[in-house]
Amino acid sequence: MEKIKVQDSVGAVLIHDMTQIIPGITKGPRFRKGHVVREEDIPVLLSMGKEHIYVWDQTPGLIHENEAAERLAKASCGPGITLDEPKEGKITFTAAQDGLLYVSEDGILALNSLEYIILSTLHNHRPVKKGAKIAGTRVVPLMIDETLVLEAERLANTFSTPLLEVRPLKSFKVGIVTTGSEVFQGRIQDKFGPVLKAKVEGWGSVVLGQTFASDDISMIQHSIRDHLNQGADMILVSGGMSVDPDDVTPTAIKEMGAELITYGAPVLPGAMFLLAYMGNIPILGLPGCVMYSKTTAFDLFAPRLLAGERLSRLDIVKTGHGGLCLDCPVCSYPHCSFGK
Ligand SMILES: Nc1nc2c(c(=O)[nH]1)N[C@H]1C(S)=C(S)[C@@H](COP(=O)(O)OP(=O)(O)OC[C@H]3O[C@@H](n4cnc5c(N)ncnc54)[C@H](O)[C@@H]3O)O[C@H]1N2
Ligand code: MOO
Repeated sequence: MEKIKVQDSVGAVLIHDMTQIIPGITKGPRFRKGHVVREEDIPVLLSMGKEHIYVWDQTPGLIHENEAAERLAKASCGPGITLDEPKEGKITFTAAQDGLLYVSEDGILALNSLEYIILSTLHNHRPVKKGAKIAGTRVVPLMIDETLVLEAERLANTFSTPLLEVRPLKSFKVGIVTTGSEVFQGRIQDKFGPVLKAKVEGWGSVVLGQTFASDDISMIQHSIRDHLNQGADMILVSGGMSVDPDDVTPTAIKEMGAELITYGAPVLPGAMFLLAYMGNIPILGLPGCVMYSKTTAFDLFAPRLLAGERLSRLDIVKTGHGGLCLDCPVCSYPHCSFGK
């Protein structure tokens, strides 16, 4: 690349977007790549601190920042994502649909470990709405050695899943079993059902039905079997999850032959969360806090099941880092550290 003085640049073609920042007013490309410099642009360029501009001079082996960003974006982008045009050398990734963001943490690390490659994302498993910004990519220099981009493309291909993907939540038929003799016998009104129904429907699934069981192992098991027979894709069992002698929900689930993945999750609130499977059907044991707190372990794990994941114990225990809810007066989840 050759540089020429701005005062001598009338008629020259800009080879990159030129950013103007006026604090509190604007930040963006004042002149776009391809713009032909006019006489009246000279004072503006000088006011932006430009005394020289580059003149296009293709050096073999180097590629332009826009092409590099386009190639990096394509290499790391999976389903459910749209890519915008390069702007100031950067490409933004946007969710093409509502869903859950999946990020390959190893993949992001591998690409960013290459010199000059930038791939910046939101956290893994974050719920996103269509149109949400989820990632951005660019390279640092204006012209970059193509071998670096080739290496990034090769690395991205070595992962079994795309580096970034937005998976839609499937619509499940959900059976609810509400335990507790105080509710079963009508001593208190059920407050769990409405909370679970609102969450399930908010995720685009439907409640197949809600049944009530006393703190009785065989009654709880019978209710779970009823939902399974009716074709439930997921079963939620509320209450009876902690340490009292009447808390028999975990025992009921374990003793009916379900494969227990975990009783306990390093998430507060929600430490008494249970996950088991009857075949492919997840059964979730939900402690009382799920009824009381706005966001709990339930909000971290249920969407992942709805996105099609079969969760392992490792998936559950990994959530300890970031598993502490700050219990803010106004909950702003997912715009916080919970579950990240
Ligand atoms: N000493 C300890 N105390 C507690 C522990 C513990 O480990 N040691 N765990 C705490 C955690 S964590 C949770 S969460 C809560 C609740 O656990 P449970 O799931 O066993 O909840 P229950 O005992 O069944 O009920 C608690 C409370 O909520 C009322 N409830 C339950 N279901 C309904 C419903 N469907 N509608 C309305 N209200 C309901 C119930 O009557 C109790 O008042 O335990 C901590 N304590
Ligand atoms: O830890 Mo409990 O299961 O928070 O509320």
